[in-house]
Amino acid sequence: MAGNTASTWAAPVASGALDASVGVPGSKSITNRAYVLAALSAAPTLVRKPLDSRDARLMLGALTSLGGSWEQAGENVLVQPLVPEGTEPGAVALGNAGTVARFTPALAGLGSKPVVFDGDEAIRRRPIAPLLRALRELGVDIEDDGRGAPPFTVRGHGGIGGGKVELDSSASSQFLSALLLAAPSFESGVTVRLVGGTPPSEPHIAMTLDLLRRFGASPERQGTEFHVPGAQLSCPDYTVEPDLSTAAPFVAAAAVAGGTVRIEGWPQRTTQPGDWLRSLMTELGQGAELTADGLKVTGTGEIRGATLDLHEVGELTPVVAAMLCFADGPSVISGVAHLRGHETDRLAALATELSSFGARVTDTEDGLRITPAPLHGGVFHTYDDHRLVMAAAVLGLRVPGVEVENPGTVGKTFPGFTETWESMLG
Ligand SMILES: O=C(O)C1=C[C@@H](OP(=O)(O)O)[C@@H](O)[C@H](O)C1
Ligand SMILES: C=C(OP(=O)(O)O)C(=O)O
Repeated sequence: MAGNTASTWAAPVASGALDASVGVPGSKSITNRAYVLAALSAAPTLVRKPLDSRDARLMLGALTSLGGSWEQAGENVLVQPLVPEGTEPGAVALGNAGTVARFTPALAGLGSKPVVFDGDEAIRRRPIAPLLRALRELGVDIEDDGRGAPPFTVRGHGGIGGGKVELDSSASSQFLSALLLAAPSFESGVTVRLVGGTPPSEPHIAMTLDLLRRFGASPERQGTEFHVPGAQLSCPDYTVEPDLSTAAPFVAAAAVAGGTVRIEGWPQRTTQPGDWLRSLMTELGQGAELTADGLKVTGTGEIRGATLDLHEVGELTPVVAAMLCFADGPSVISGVAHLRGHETDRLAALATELSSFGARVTDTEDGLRITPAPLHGGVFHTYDDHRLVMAAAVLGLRVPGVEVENPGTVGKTFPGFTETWESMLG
């Protein structure tokens, strides 16, 4: 897992219109769902083309701590079924991976030992209490210090009853995905009734249902009620799609620098939120053509200002915000209050950083107001957030002197990002 270990990275300026083909690594969200479902399966699963990054390794590490095992097979990973063993205490390292923090506690509830969950400072501030509450109601024994956040300990009693539960998943769709992914292994499956506001990131919920079906489960959804019966899972061979959210800065690059960028292997059909970038490009006045080989994005050099509700595609916000700093007029982004509980408070970070380069950017209760203005160089602080490194790279395409702090943090989802970015620019 190579990566940029320098303390800063000088984001390169595009010297002219782009003409590049880019391959991006596997989807974090699909990889980590496939690993969880593979571990819960009755037989081994060959996960093809998975992501290899900090978050993916944390997930494999978590499964190992919970009694799973896996082996690298070329660019693929063979995952063995989980065999929860023993009563000796264990530990799961969360890093700052939302998918690991939310998807694995239920798996510890299936075992018979106490497992401590903890990670980076940042994960201790990210929301998880509604999920822990729901798991307790389903029969999982969880001890915490009363804050409803890591560190916490799951004391497995050899299985989870499951059944009906209410869940407020408005702070993160991952709470709902966590219950649904583990539910086939609950004695009575699960019926989740959503309460509170609409969960963000709807495509990630659809992705959870899709992967459950691919592994042989039969999830059902009626509006805000979800049902997953207990089931024996199996999927001998599963191929991970390229990560379309990781592709976002490369798509944005065509719009910002002009020219053509082709993203290899863009799926014809997908549940990934990044697929929305195709319609965004059209809305912003760019060309986006899905071919048999991938997505061809043709930039016009002129970006239209836009009013965008990003509730369903929140993880794209940093890159979209950076791109809109080059628009021909003001833009408003809304529907993403939950980004304050992501890797960092992304709304505050984007307002501070983009403003420090000269753009007029303010954070609202649930989004950003962006008024383009002449930009200048400076240090882009990245708050240990991979997507802020990607946003900074987009800004640097047309602004000389953008120094990106701690570029290696992009290794959460794309360890080779800066190298791929530089080769796109030729
Ligand atoms: O389920 C997933 O894989 C994800 C869901 C989303 O989380 P939120 O619903 O918390 O935004 C997304 O932002 C995150 O990057 C990945
Ligand atoms: C919110 C994100 O990550 P996580 O999986 O840690 O929630 C993200 O990748 O933008």
